[in-house]
Amino acid sequence: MSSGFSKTHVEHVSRVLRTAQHAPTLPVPNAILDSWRRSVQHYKLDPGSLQGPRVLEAHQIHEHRQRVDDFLHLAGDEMSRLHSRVRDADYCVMLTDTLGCTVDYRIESALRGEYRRSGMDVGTCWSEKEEGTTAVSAVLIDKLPVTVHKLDHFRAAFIGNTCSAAPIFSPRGEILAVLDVSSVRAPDDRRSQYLIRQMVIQSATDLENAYFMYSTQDLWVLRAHPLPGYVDSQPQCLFAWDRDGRIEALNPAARRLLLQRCGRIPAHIDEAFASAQLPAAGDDSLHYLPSMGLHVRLKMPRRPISAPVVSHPASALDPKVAQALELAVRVKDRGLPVLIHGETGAGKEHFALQLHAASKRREKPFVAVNCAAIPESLIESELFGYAAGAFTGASTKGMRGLLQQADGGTLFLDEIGDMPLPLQTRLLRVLSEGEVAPLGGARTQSIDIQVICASHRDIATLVETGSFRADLFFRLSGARFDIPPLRERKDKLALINKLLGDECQRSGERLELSEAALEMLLNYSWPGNMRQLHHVLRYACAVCKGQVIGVDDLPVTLGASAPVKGQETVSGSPERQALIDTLVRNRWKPLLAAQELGISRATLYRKVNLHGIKMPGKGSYN
Ligand SMILES: Nc1ncnc2c1ncn2[C@@H]1O[C@H](COP(=O)(O)OP(=O)(O)OP(=O)(O)O)[C@@H](O)[C@H]1O
Repeated sequence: MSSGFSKTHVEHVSRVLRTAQHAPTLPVPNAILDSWRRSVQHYKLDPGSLQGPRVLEAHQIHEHRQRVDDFLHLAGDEMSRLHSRVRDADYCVMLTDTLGCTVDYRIESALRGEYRRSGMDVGTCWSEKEEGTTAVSAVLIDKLPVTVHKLDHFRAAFIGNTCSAAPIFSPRGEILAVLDVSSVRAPDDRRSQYLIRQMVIQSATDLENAYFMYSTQDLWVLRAHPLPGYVDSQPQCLFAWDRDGRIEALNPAARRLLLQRCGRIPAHIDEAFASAQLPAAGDDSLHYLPSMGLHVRLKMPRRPISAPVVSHPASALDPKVAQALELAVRVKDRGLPVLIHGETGAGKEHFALQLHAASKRREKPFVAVNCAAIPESLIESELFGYAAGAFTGASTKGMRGLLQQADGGTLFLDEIGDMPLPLQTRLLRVLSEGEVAPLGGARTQSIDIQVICASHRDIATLVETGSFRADLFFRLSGARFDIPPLRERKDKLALINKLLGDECQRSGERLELSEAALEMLLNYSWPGNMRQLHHVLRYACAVCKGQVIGVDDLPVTLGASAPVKGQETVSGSPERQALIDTLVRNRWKPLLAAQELGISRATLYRKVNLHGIKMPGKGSYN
């Protein structure tokens, strides 16, 4: 942004503030005008300033992330889903805490540099006190969704940005986080943001509800919606109470409804539903409450089930996997590193966990690090930790890195192929010398770790192309094990039963599969592997109204594309055929197809390339 723009913006802000009282129409919404006034009068900020936002140092980002750890864990998937919908229009997704600090974000890597210069990065801080009017600061103050479009920003540094943001409330009604979608390339017309804003609001609500269900597992929960079809998948109101009937949690819509009906938030659930007949304990069928115009379903508190619905005998394991596991334990117990290879979602981390649990180090820590999921700027401090007082403002205690946390036990490095080259050098040193030096620390500490690495990519190929160090590759690959894709596993039935049992235990329900539904699951080709199976079963449990999951409770597309058992497809590869089927069904839209398969868009591209699938109008897909 040049100083010419800055001067024009100062004049614009001054003119609007000066004439606002008498102007028939305002060029900015009222809430923005109020924020501009506070920026000038309370915080004495300069609208002409071209300085970017304050950015936290790595250890501070880590501390901010730790405070919302539970929530971050849950938010990751939804952020990726939202990003997959807006990335083609050059938007990034940011999540901030209640201080306005960006604790997580998603961005196309090609845009990273340009967006970072405009302040969109992990660690950036967006309080009104420091940055004036921004979407995040406006949400934190007004507690409402907002779009802050270009010239709405108070400081000239941000007038190229367009940001839509929405609050996420905790089950107790306080703001928990802010979800934001931003771009520096948005069209000038404000109306271009209507849809984006709706998408942010929907994602924020979905996250709010997911966190609600996660944190109320030990309570009674009533899900409600005016339309019966939405009660389970997108409830409008959520009410939760303890065994004495004390209301413990409400989502914003439930809070508004009770305030409207009772004039206050009642302490007891009977008071809240005075004239309405709540379902009886244990009755989880759908009910209609005419006095409230709501369809509802009651969910019981989670309770331990004495035995899983179907047990999973060890003998049911696929012989190839069982053999690999047995061998891997022997290799690991000899102190050799293990490298696991397998398609996305095939169960590499699961295998690593089983390996650790069967090894001599089973009593020691198992620390898993996904090198692809941690932002590049954080990965170094996450792995190596930092020394006390290492940076200005660093915590006086310092922070133990994941390498130190794994001392004596096993360190699982997932997606090792994504580790940046400089960090590969540091890791190699740690593994060769058995010592780790925290960032900013003068002294090294000796550590004793066994490493298990995993990748869906062939690391040997990465070595050939120069993106992975050959010496690190040799040090990490004591022995390589391949996890077969789900479609090739012989223990599909046992796995389906095991995952269904786990899902039932989690929700306190008892469900079983009809013969036809089971047949369909067994015959499907599972391009998204175990993770996709997981998603499909979770979906089926959510939509199933009785106790038996039928074909109609499975995602529609599963039946449409399931190849017949044992039948080789035209191309010879069931995965290739399943990919084509899914793409055709989704009109060759990669985003939609990836969502249906429960895999990322990048993974879909990789698979499409791998199988040499040609996209209509695009020739070979790159
Ligand atoms: N043998 C198994 N039994 C039960 N659940 C499993 C098994 N294998 C994998 N899963 C489940 O499937 C999902 C995906 O597994 P996991 O994360 O281990 O796959 P991955 O290959 O490491 O995935 P990615 O390629 O994304 O890193 C997880 O929810 C995991 O718990």
